[in-house]
Amino acid sequence: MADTQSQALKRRGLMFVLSSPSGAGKTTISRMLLDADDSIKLSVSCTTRSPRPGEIDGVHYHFVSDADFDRMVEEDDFYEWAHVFGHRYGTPKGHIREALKQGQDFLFDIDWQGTQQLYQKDRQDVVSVFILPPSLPELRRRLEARAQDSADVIESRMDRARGEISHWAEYEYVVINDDVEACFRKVQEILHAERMERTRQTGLIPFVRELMGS
Ligand SMILES: Nc1ncnc2c1ncn2[C@@H]1O[C@H](COP(=O)(O)OP(=O)(O)OP(=O)(O)O)[C@@H](O)[C@H]1O
Ligand SMILES: Nc1nc2c(ncn2[C@@H]2O[C@H](COP(=O)(O)O)[C@@H](O)[C@H]2O)c(=O)[nH]1
Repeated sequence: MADTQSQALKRRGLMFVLSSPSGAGKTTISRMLLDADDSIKLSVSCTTRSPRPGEIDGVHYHFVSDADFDRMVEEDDFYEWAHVFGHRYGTPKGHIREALKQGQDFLFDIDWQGTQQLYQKDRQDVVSVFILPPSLPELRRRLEARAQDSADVIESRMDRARGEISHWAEYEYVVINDDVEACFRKVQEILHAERMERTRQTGLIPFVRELMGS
């Protein structure tokens, strides 16, 4: 049977934000979500840091120079941006606002500073999820097992982990990433439920009017 709700009713897109201390698993969960769901697109950030092995320019990040980042800031090209771990990261504006109106959902893998800026600009469109590691020793183990950062970088990310975690209560949802499959399913359930939130379903008023025969 046709699903009237998904086929006939328009809805506004949402800005689905995943944050966590570095190494807790938000990139892993983001990739699982993007693979499982064609209706959500990754907001590809700009960063001044160098690519890690396997990272592709334009897919995982837009890798830009400091001068390019400066120019984009001057030209007000960012939705939000922040200094993170000694580099700058920012969400290019692109066509996000227009696409949200058309019902496109976006996934943001950004830190707490970026989340605060999205709250200030478009609070009603943001759904925020904070991912916690099961423990700090496990967080370190994951950063080391990822084997993509130098020992110094891992140390500095561990030093900042408590500071990052201290922002957990600024998020609407909090999920502990112990088992990756279980964590992914929880995050997916949050996304599915938030898509049905009443105020996002812009087609409901005409639908209910017609349903009631007025
Ligand atoms: N539940 C889990 N159990 C064990 N390992 C995991 C789990 N979730 C993710 N990992 C692994 O931990 C490492 C860090 O994960 P990931 O790169 O997704 O973290 P991140 O939060 O995106 O970090 P960053 O902010 O630095 O990008 C990866 O090697 C990933 O495969
Ligand atoms: N405020 C923003 N934070 C961002 C953005 N893109 C990524 N990030 C965050 O930076 C750290 C480090 O990322 P890494 O890829 O170097 O490990 C992590 O917390 C990301 O979520 C952004 O556009 N804005």
